[in-house]
Amino acid sequence: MRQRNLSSQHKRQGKKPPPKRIPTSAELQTNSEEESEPETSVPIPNGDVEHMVNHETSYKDDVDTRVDVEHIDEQNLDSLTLPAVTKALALNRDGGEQLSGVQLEDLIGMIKNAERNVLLLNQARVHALEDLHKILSEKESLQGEMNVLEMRLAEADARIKVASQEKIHVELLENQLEKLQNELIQRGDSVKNETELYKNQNKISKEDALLAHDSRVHSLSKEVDSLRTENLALRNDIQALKSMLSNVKNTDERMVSLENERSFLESSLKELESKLSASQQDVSKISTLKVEYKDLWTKVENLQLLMDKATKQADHAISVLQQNQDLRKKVDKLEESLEEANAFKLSSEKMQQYNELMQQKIKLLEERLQKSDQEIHSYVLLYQESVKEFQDTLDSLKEESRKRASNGPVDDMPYEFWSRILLIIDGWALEKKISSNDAKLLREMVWKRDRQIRDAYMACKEKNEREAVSTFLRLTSSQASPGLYVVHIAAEMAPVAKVGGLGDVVTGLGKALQKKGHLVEIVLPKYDCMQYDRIRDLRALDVTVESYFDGKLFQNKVWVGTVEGLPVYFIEPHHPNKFFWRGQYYGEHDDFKRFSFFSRAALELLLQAGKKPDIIHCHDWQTAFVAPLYWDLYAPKGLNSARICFTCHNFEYQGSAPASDLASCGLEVQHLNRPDRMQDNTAHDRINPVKGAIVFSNVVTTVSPTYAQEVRTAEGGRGLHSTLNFHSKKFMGILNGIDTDAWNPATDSFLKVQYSANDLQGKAENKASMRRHLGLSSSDDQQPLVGCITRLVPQKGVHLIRHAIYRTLEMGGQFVLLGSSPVPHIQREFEGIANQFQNHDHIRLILKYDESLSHYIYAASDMFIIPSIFEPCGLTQMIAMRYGSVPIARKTGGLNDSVFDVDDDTIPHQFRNGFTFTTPDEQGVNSALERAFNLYNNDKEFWRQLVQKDMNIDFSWDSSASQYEELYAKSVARARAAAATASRGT
Ligand SMILES: Nc1ncnc2c1ncn2[C@@H]1O[C@H](COP(=O)(O)OP(=O)(O)O)[C@@H](O)[C@H]1O
Repeated sequence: MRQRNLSSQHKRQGKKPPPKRIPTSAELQTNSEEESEPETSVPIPNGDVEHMVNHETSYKDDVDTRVDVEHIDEQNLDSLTLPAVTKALALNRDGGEQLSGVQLEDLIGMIKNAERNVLLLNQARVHALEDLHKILSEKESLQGEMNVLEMRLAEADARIKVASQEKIHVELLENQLEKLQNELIQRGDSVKNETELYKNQNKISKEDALLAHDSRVHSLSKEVDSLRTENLALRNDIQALKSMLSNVKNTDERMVSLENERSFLESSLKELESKLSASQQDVSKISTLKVEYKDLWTKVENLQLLMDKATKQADHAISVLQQNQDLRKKVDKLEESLEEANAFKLSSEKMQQYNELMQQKIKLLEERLQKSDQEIHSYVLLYQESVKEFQDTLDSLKEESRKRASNGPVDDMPYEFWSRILLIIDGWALEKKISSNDAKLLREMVWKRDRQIRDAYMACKEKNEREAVSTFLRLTSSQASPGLYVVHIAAEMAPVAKVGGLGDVVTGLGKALQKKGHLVEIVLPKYDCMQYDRIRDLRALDVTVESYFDGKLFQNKVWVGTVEGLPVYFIEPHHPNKFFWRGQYYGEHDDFKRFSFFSRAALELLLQAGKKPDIIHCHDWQTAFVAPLYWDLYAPKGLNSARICFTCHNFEYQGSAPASDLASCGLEVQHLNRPDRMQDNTAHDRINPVKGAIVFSNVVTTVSPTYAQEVRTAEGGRGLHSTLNFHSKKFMGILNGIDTDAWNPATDSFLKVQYSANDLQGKAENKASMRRHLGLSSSDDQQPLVGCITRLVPQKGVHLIRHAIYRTLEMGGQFVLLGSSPVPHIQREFEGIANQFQNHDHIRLILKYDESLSHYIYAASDMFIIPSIFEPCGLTQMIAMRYGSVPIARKTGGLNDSVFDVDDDTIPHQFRNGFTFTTPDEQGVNSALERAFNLYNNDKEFWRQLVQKDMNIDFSWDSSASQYEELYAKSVARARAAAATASRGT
């Protein structure tokens, strides 16, 4: 609305702009229409008297439309500012008691203006009447003149008619005259002839002739006389005709002059007619003027009434003014104290809120404390036990070393004893049962007559050769190993075989442990759909590993290669079902078989390769079988150096199956389908691999501390909360890191331009380039771009993602979604949305897995949305921050451990890095999204700092890997202590 715009302009520009122009009647009409609309009340800024009135909008219009009297002319009569004055009066009526000094001045000024306007209106009215009279009398005289002229015109017409008749008559007479003259001439000739004839006849007879002549003369003279009279008459006639002719000529001349006069009269008639029509228009104008005048008059009357009222109110206002001034002072004082009180109230409210928050936090912390107290207590007990064990071991070692120190090398054994051991070692070396290096180390021990090798030999007397070899080899590995030997057995590894976060963890954690000096190896299935171009030096070994399945042995081809610098073993089963030749990683009807087969084959590989890992780390349900297989089958076979660590990346997926299916991989169903082992907690005829791994592993972790708490509740544990609580001593949450080499905007080759926190120009260029690439509008480079990269499964809050797309559009942003769904109806639904926005300027949905595009989107987006219903850890929020895309996330699981709201007062400033919401519904999404947009649009500097802060957060695996390292080391130490105790006991 114009009025509102004006009002906002007014707020921006400050007080009273000078009157600029007189509005047109149309505008005045508009104003008065707008006046009838409800007006918005605006906050009252401190100490600004003008703004005391709750009708700032009206007031602005009053100021704008105040009349500049000097510029009024008669043509502008219709532009008088009646609405403005009316508004002012209305203002006075409503806000009279609040009138301030300045307003009163304005009001009096306006009233004066109005009075002058009324005066001018009256003058205008008199002028208009006078004009009207003049025009009417002028019209009458013109009408008279016209009548005279018309009469004269008729007269002239009559005369012209007579003259033309006369002219015809004259012409006739002229003809007659001519005839007569001719006749006269003829007659003269005949008289001559007759005289001649007579003379001739005279010669014949004089007497007859004289007689005849006399009578003849007589008759001729008569005839001549008659002719003379006739001639005279004719002459008279001719004279009369001549005079008539001259009369006619005169008449002709008069006619010409009359015609001139007539044409002159006609032109003046035309002129008069045009004048008449003009004056008729004038008359109609006058009549409209009259109507307008009437209008104006009624308005003026109204005005008069209003003015009367206004005068009264002004009187009242003046008296109120006095009171107001007193009140003002009081109000000022009150305001001051109110401000103080408000400040106090605000701080006490904040304090109260803060206190409540703190109390909630304290309660939460107390609960956590209680839980962690319990945990600590149990750990303390465990530690006390281990310390005791250590102490015992230490004591015995001390005792032994004391003995050794006192006794030196073992010399209570004959040389034959040592030689026999030497020969055994050499035999194994020649038979390639041990490496030459190991043989060398063992020989050295024999030369030194080492007590350990003596004990080992003594311990192996009753064992077979294979067991003896591994016992001896354990001596060498414990001597030479500088760190831990960790083998990950997993179904995914980024970037070669990645479906989600699991792949990232295996590679990221592996690389971080490698950097810390540990030996790390990975065992993966050899999928047909892997990214083979990301494997270096891939080759098949010239051996096959046999593994058991469904009562038979199957050959497995073993491939090796390096991925991201890590050594990887790929197992290719030669099984008729072509387990990993399916074109996809998961989602096959026989997944249980595929992965239980793989778990066993992986352990077989470790056993047959003679590996002695300290830790075997398995992940998720696909390789959860490793834990029971290890303890039930492989430790007894000699692969007994390791401790088992199991990480569950998502308790949603537990891989449960009918109990009988477990038998395929050689595990004993009877033995394991028990409530304290692998039996599913909700369906007792099913076994649950994840539960099995929790029970059979030495260390169990999940991917964030908050998620570790959540899954111990009935709501979050997906049926495993009781198992987890029972095994809580070995269970903990460690937040994942990200692979900061792979996810590094400064070196990322997928990006158009590399960039860093100190040089954000590159980020803007990536945004522009990606918009072009996806066909999005680039018209406004400041338009916020929201990114989302995810598997489209219910866990990720798909309905909230959909809502976020539409909400972003409503708020004027752009949205890019990269994702795909294994759930057909979700995939279909998003395909529908993708089609709806196929050529849209601001929305693009790419429904596939695309590693390179994912890098591009992280770099191009300004914000990144993760509205998960639950989220064990989540990597996308961390990757997004690394690329300067501010996360908008639901407070759950790992999101709660890594995203901290910019507005959360309970979090120290330096940790606040994004926008969060608690309730997983549309309002929750809206609130966070709107706050993000608000900040992005209105505080560019704060946003830039936030982006830089996010990019500088250390999300590397370093600290997470240290926590795993500590867990591994403790577990290994406990195992060694236990082994030492056991060996002492035997
Ligand atoms: N369609 C996709 N294209 C490329 N990468 C994807 C796609 N969907 C998910 N990702 C990647 O998968 C990982 C998701 O990890 P995470 O947030 O832990 O979720 P989850 O493991 O539950 O899928 C991230 O590295 C993300 O970039």
